[in-house]
Amino acid sequence: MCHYFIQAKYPMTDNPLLPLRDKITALDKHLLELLAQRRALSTDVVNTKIEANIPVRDIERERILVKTLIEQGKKYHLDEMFIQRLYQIIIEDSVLLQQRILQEKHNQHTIKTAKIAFLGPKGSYSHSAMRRYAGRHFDHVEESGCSSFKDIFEHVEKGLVDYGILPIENTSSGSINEVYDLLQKTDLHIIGELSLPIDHCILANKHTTLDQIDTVYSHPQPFQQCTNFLENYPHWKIVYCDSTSSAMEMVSKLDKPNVAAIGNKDGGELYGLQVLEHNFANQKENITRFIILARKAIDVSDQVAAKTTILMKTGQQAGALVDALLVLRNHNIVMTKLESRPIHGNPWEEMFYIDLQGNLATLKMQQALKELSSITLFVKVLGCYPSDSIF
Ligand SMILES: C=C(O[C@@H]1C=C(C(=O)O)C=C[C@H]1O)C(=O)O
Repeated sequence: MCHYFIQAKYPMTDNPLLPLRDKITALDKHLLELLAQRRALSTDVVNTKIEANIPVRDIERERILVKTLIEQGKKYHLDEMFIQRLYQIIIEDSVLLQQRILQEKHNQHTIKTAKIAFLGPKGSYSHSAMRRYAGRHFDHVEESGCSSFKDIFEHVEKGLVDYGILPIENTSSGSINEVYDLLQKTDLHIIGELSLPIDHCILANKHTTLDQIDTVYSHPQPFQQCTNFLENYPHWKIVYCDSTSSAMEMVSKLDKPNVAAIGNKDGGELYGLQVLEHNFANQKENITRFIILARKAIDVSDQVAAKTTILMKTGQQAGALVDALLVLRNHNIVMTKLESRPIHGNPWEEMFYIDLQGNLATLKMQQALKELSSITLFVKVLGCYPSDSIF
């Protein structure tokens, strides 16, 4: 509003904000140059770490650095939380950059262009996750939108793309069972993970108001994540689509005032839709964790925090799962997730998916897996990959 007022009142050259904005623009350019210099230093740091075999992460150094900056910031009346948040992003970028460089050296390859399959078309959450992952790992990406999770698996399996990205769990709706079930049958490997904050929006055509809506389109997942909010609109007809972006595409094409889609803001812009409501998932912190699949497993450097995901089938005798978990405890291996899924064709039998903290190549992980194999019916490693949870 203010923007229009100024423009209407003053001709462009007389705008009293201009000199101040010029100064801010110049400062921001300088800030960018400093950030680029900091990044270049992170590259030097990781090269030194590679030579000296030092872990990428140094939590104590980070703690002292941020504490000192908060103290120094007080002199300039900079808010503590502001500095904390800002440096969380800066340090995360530095750590992920170092991990990428280290992993490329460790696996002796640099991938410039990667073909990645995601649940599309463009504008879906998977598309955002894919772009974020690609931005961190590759110079260029060829995007391949698929119409189902199964289609993504097949694209990677057939070699049509290098990687596939899939959602695996969400803080509001829990595990994405279809993806777990597809993992049971594949020979693909998990080579990475990525957590993406999800802000669901009600997206509608221009001039639509909330009270005009009677039909809402989206992928089943957002509906599951927003049940509390949807209870306020019991008259809405819910229509499932292949993806949030195909839902937006549909609403845009229909161009009617009674329809809306649930999806993300950027996707909405792509399809010319406006945001009527947002941030209404059951959990305030609505985060989806994605996994990245490839035909070939990767090696994770011991200088990087790693996660290992296994698939395990126990017998039906009493205490079978407890015995398996005791093996992990005895080897001091932390389990970050345990998920059970039925086995197709074998009613009442369960398959367990387990996320473990640690590198597959370590002796303790190898020994634990060997022991697990001897007391269970089946153990398969789905992948070992750098952990994405920096903070
Ligand atoms: C840059 C370094 O690597 C990591 C990143 C840090 C940073 O960006 O400030 C600090 C400590 C490390 O976790 C370092 O070790 O100094």
